[in-house]
Amino acid sequence: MPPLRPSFFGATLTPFLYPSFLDSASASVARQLPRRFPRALPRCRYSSTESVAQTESDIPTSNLNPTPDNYALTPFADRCILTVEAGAGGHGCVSFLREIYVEEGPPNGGDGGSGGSVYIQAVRGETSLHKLARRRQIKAGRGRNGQGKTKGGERGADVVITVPVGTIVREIQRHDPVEEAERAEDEAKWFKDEVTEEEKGAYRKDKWLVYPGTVPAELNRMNFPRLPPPRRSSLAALQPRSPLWLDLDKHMEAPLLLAAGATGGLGNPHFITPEQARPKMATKGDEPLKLVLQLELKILADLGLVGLPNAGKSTLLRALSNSRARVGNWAFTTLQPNVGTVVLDNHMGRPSIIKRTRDGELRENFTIADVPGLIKGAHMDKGLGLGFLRHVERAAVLAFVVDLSAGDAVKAVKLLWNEVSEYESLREKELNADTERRMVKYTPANQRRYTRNTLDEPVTFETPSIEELPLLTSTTISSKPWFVVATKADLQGTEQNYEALRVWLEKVGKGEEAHPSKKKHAWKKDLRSVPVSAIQAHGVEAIPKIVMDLLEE
Ligand SMILES: Nc1nc2c(ncn2[C@@H]2O[C@H](COP(=O)(O)OP(=O)(O)OP(=O)(O)O)[C@@H](O)[C@H]2O)c(=O)[nH]1
Ligand SMILES: [Mg+2]
Repeated sequence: MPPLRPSFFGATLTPFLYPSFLDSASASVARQLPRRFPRALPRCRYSSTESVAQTESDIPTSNLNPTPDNYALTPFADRCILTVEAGAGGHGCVSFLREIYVEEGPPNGGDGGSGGSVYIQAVRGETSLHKLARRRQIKAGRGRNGQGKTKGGERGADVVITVPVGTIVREIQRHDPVEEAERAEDEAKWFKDEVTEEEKGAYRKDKWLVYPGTVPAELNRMNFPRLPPPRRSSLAALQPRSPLWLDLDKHMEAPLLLAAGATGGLGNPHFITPEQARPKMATKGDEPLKLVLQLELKILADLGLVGLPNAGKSTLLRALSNSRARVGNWAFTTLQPNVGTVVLDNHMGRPSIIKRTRDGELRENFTIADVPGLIKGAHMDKGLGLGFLRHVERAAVLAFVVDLSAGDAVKAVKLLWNEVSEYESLREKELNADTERRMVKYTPANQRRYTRNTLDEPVTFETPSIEELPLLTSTTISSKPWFVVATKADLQGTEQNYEALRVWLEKVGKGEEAHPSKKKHAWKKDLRSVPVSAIQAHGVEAIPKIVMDLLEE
């Protein structure tokens, strides 16, 4: 094959000075050349020919062959611990009617407003928990205090936490002041040999508000009524039962209540008695419910790209979506997952693929997770090891991305499967050990133990420290549908490699060759491979269709 360079490009510097000349010339030559992969690359305009792109440096810089600094880092988190606190109640008000000719007006203090509630909603379009991981604490608004002229306080502002579809919410710790107050009352009844402070009607700084200007000496003389029993807001009935365990696997039209706001305090009119017509006390607002939750993404994306470092996963993601994942010609360019969205229906004409989800909704898009490269021994936590294998576990369909120019593709797929299945076995063992441990000693997170050995001792609650919960289980990796994307098919001498891969996959499908995972019930129904040149976006259009078919499995 003569070198692709028209005679007028004789001078050494010409291609650098006039790169567009070279490009247009090479394109016109390429058009006349025969195709290499006529069946495999159906819509490739240029396929693998000696004249086209022998090295990456020959391919002009573009969105798919970006310079190493052309990328956008998208923050990502798939687990986080979040402290959620409902709003505290506003205080009741101590006030009296003041009017001309009414010397000692009746009490007219308003009640405090109830606190805001915290809701949760799983929505489409969110892919990561990083915003929540960064916030760490979410608090609803406090109710406003009551005012004179029987004006009740305003309600606190509600908060809605939006999470991606596929989030699991688990409770680590709960502090429910109402429940604790109720328990303390029960406890007091149990040890019923003395009249409690409340029954005596003593002043408690944390519970009572008194008329401004009341001096401490007066407090002893004041007749405090019995404290009203602990109250829950009517919304609390809608709260999920404790211990919280929510699987938000569908898009939610309406938010779900997590923590209802605390009730507000009572104004002084509530404490009128025949003996005391002008009570000078009101109650303070209640303390709010506080939850420590662990949020975890069960499903990271519909498709997970699994491959050795430098295989071209990020380039493939860029070719399929609008992602600007970092691409570089060195290993471990990607250090955390990038999730991109492939739009199937942009609402401009007919969608490219018409598929419905299980609930009958039309699929408008699907997500792809490009995860860091796997190396031999990743299941022993080598390279970016286990932390990353976890992401593989959370994709519904797997695409094994192999570089056709980097040696035997079959060997590469086997190596990747070996790491993935070793990880799977490891996880199974871990889970069994975890289950056994739970069988021996199981205490739900919300059941704090009461301790009171003698009557003089105050009641204490043992609150466990905040620890991460064990990782979530998912369907075994080997039972997930998978296919192979053979990339860099534009490079020279890659077609035999691809052919060998295709033949091997066929044999695996027929059962003539062992499944690379070496697991019994591994998925091998419809094993497919796609040769692509991600850098030129050739052949990639076949991928969405395959993914859509496999997602139905
Ligand atoms: N010729 C050719 N080069 C490609 C193709 N796809 C990717 N490359 C090049 O391969 C190199 C690695 O690409 P990346 O997309 O960063 O590879 P990766 O698998 O994400 O690598 P890590 O993130 O390090 O695991 C880059 O220099 C790309 O330009 C392709 O289809 N053809
Ligand atoms: Mg990458």
